Amino acid sequence: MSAAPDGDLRIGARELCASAAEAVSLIWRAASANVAVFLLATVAAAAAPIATAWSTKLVIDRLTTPHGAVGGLALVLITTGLGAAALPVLVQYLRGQIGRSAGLTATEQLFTAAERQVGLRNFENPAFQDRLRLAQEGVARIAEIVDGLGSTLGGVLALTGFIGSLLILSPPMTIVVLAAAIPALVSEMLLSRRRSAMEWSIEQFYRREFFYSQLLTGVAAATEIRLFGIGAFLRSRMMDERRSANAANRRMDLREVRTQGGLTVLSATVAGVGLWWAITAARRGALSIGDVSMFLAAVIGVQSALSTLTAAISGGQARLLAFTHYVAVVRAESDLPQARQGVPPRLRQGIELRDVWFRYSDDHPWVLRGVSLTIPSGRAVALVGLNGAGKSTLVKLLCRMYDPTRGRILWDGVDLRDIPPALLRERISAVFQDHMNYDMTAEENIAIGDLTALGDPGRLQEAAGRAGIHDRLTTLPRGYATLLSRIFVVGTDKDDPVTGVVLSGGQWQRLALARAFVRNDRDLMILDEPSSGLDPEAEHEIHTRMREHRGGRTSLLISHRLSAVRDADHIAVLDGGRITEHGSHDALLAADGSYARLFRLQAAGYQEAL
Ligand SMILES: Nc1ncnc2c1ncn2[C@@H]1O[C@H](COP(=O)(O)OP(=O)(O)OP(=O)(O)O)[C@@H](O)[C@H]1O
Repeated sequence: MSAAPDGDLRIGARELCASAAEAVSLIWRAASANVAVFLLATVAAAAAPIATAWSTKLVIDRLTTPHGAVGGLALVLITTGLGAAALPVLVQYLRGQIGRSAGLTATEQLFTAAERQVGLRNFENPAFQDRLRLAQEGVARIAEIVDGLGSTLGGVLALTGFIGSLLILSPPMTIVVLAAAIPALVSEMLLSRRRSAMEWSIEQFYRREFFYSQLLTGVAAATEIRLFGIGAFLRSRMMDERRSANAANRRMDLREVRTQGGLTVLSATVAGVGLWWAITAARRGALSIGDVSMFLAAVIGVQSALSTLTAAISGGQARLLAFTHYVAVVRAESDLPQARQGVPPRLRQGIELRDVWFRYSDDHPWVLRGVSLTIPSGRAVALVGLNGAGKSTLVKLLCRMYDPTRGRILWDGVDLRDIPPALLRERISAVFQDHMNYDMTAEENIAIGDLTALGDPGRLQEAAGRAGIHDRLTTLPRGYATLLSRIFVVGTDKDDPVTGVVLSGGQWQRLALARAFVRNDRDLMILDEPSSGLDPEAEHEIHTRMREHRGGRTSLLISHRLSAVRDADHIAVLDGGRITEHGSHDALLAADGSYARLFRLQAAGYQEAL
């Protein structure tokens, strides 16, 4: 089963069966005791109306017979009536309990499976994103699968009981009632398959709508949206997405209304004919009054059981179709091939890129075109180049977010493909150009770099001190425990109304640096534009500290500010996906190539400003 759909929206019978098996096993594992009681209660709830119908018939027959004793039967009638009323309430309660337990287990499995996608390729695939969202919906609807299973079981039992009763009274009528039900079942199942395919095809509309709604209601884009006055523009785009989804839903609803309307007329006709037959038979004396009551209960019972069963099977199929997305994600292979070896304990020789070619997919152009570069152990290498040259892409390859399309990256001679990504990443610390600002406390924001530091204020403070953010953090209302967010309330204590704090862009960048510094003893330190948001004084200070921190460590530094990289041991210039120049700062200036030109350009800018 492929995790990333290839545009074919049909789901085969095998996938559906696998989905059903997975659902049943998941529900059983999550709540086996409750499921057992649920099944018993469902059987009893299905039997109660049949017992009630038979007791009613017998009571009526005795009442119409002189001296017929009805005391015991009346008691049975009351008991079955009570059961018929009370059992569905118990079934409903158990269904809720089972649904919640199964939902919890399924959610955990789904997010564990999402984490198994150790690279970025699937996450950047729109079809996989559609799958993920539908899988979450499938998980949210797992209680309905429990419901569907209960309804199917109850429907089968009720149907068997009532058909048995009907057969005793009129075999031809039984055949007519059943024949009317078959087209209903088939057309409902076809409709549910069609709806499922439609839901998958419109998922893209919902995801885009969600994207616009997040922009319009989130804080991240609020300033730009207001300044540029694009609220109405975004809202209209969001509404267009919803309209497209609504139009597809409307077409599907109309199709369902037409089919279901026809089926309702058919079942009403069958019930009418049955009633006419029973009344005329009673007139002729062929049926007793109790028989007529039983016949009516049986026809209504069969029809209601059939419609419950039809709805349960077609609805169950629809839910299982939704659940196939969950199964596909849970069973999806990792987007990176399994590694065969472990990572060497410490980097001794260095990291070597050997003729590395990379493109994001076959439809994308080459980003790296035969890059060969060595980052020797204990040395600082800098990578410079214009926007879009491929620097951040190279960083992602070093962290094995993707594998090279061609060529190899060697860690002390071992191909990165042979190293499990989690072990490799254990050996790397990094500040990314697009680092995250987490709506968590200051200490959590730093400790994310190494969770073992979470209960160790000394380590957190040392990292913050190196990144030049310690003093600011101590002035926050709750120090390091202050929430760095305005979107959540801090605590529930009304007497202590401490709100979260928002940091400036440069302060967030220092926090990202602290996150990298707390990951202290790693083999490779990657700094991708670590100081772009800092003021000149702070940048100078940070670079001095980073130089100290880098001392003797293997590091890769990327920066557009060439003054920041000049003291690197080795500088490589990336241009159009190729290394076009490399050497020390002095050697590159002497070579008078593009590095020298860019360096002079930046230096001239500062000179002019003086
Ligand atoms: N996830 C992606 N999917 C497809 N193309 C991508 C992706 N990320 C980057 N690219 C493309 O790869 C090329 C290199 O991007 P990259 O981010 O590596 O450049 P960079 O040198 O870091 O640029 P900058 O200096 O602007 O940060 C760009 O043309 C970009 O459009």
